[in-house]
Amino acid sequence: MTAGILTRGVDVLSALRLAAQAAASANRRLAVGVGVLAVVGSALTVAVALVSQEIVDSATTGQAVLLAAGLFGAYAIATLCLEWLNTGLTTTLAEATDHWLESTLARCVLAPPGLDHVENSEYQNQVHVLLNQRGALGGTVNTVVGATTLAVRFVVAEVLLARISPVLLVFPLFIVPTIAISGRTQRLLSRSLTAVAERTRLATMFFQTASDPAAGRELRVYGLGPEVVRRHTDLLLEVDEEQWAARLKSSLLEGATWAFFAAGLVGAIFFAVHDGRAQHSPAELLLLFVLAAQIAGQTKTASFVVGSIGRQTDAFRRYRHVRDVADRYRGSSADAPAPDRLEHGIDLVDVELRYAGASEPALRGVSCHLPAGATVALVGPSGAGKSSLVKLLLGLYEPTAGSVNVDGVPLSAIDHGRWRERTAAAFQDFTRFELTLLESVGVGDLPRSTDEVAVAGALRRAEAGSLVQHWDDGLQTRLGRSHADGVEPSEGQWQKVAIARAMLRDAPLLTVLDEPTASLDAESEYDLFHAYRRSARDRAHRTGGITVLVSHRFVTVRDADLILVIDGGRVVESGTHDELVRLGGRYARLFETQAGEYR
Ligand SMILES: Nc1ncnc2c1ncn2[C@@H]1O[C@H](COP(=O)(O)OP(=O)(O)OP(=O)(O)O)[C@@H](O)[C@H]1O
Repeated sequence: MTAGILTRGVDVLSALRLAAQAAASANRRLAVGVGVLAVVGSALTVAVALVSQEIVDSATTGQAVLLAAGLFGAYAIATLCLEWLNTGLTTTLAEATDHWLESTLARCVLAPPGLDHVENSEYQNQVHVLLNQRGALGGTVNTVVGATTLAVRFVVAEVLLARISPVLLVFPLFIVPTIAISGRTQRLLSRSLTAVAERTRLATMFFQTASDPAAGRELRVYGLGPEVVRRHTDLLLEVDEEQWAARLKSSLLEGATWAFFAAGLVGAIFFAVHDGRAQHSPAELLLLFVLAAQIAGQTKTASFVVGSIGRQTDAFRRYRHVRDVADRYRGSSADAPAPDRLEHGIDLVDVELRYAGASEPALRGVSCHLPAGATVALVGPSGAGKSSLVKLLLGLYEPTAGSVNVDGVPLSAIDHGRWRERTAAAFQDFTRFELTLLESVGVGDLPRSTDEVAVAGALRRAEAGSLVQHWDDGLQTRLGRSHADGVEPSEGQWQKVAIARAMLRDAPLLTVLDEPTASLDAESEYDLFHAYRRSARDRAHRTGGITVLVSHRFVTVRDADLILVIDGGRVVESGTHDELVRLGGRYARLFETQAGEYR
């Protein structure tokens, strides 16, 4: 129990420290301004409290009524101005902090070189909840300022009450359960938020599907609109029901503590007023009721503040988790340079890859040699493990057993950034970067993203040079509907832009084309692969770079220097086309069947 309270205390403190760091990083001057205002606000509260009883006394005895009225007026104006300024500054700072945290979050998600964290649904749940809690993260600044001012006001009110009657010092005791329960109910709500995260994420996916133009076609063709809406609604109803139960429990708990507080407050006032040993002046009695009302209000605010701190601590805990995943990578000791040119090639030694939570490995016992300068084809049926092998070669995953060696050096020892600079890839589910044509290809080699000559060369190598003439604005054409004056490329045009991106680097050691042409017919895919092979030969000559072509069609990659047939997560055959045909095994049979289909 004590350990639990201590842990929560440490959590709250570290959340507050993170919030302060975030606010200072987002806008240091504004953060200082907000801090100064909080101090001034508190000082004003203390000042007015110190003179309040004297002012009330003067007013009730008829002395210095004008002075009293003047002081109250000045206090009211100063408080209003301060409140107005405070609201403006804290809101601006909260927004700046919120934006800073969002950028930091994006940096953290992108920091690890691998994909295992983003393909992990537990991690995705954390990020999803965190994104919905963005406001809470930024709002921590307001909470801290509010809590500080509140604490000062509360202490001042207590001191004044004690001067009227020491009995009133018991007030804080009645407040403790109210405050304590706020933290507890907050944890209850946070647990229910985590429990429903998977379902809210699914509901968001259904909503995005409903508004996605590509999905829109199938939704309409199959008349799936109502079904998508039904599933989306059902999920949200389930979420609401589960959260409603948590909210009801919280409200009942809070209601009980409020009843306790109200009874305590009334009891304490009753004893103070009927304390036979003391005679209270009308000013004291007036002050007593004013302060008691203030304390009731402050307690309400305090329980809200504690609830906010609970929400924010919860959000910061998730934020820390995401940051820790990024930091784990930053602590990586992989610092070997990537070779200037490949002399020997890439070796996979008894490699296994098992995805987190998967019962079976996607790859097992894979040992093969990809010679420097070669064009290597990976073929095999759907789900065979081709893309998984490519992810290992690109360093997007680390093998769960065995190793991938680049010219004899384990890939895991090579600095990730340096390996990235020497790799390029186009995937079947390529990204549509809605930029200019120049940039959309240029991001394939960021330092040359605006180099028109280099980009035009990459487009030519991707057999996509005609795209420049196709649109009036040439390389400056804006691609995609995000731009009011943008053009919408066809599927095939987007595909060629993605392939050109993979062709931009000058001296890649590894270029992967993982079925980016899958939507083409087999012969067109063959023609393209044939053309890419020619430009691959030129790069291979300069750097010993390897080009990996992935396809589930055996006929399109027959020219490759080496063909690896993958099935069930293993390399089941390997060799050149002629060797594999002579072998008369699986490749030979499937090649014959597929060639017959395309004849
Ligand atoms: N991120 C992942 N998490 C869990 N399992 C995965 C993941 N990615 C792939 N798999 C599983 O690993 C196996 C191999 O998948 P992979 O994508 O490598 O096959 P593939 O040969 O490229 O298939 P295709 O030709 O259909 O693209 C499949 O059983 C797949 O379900």
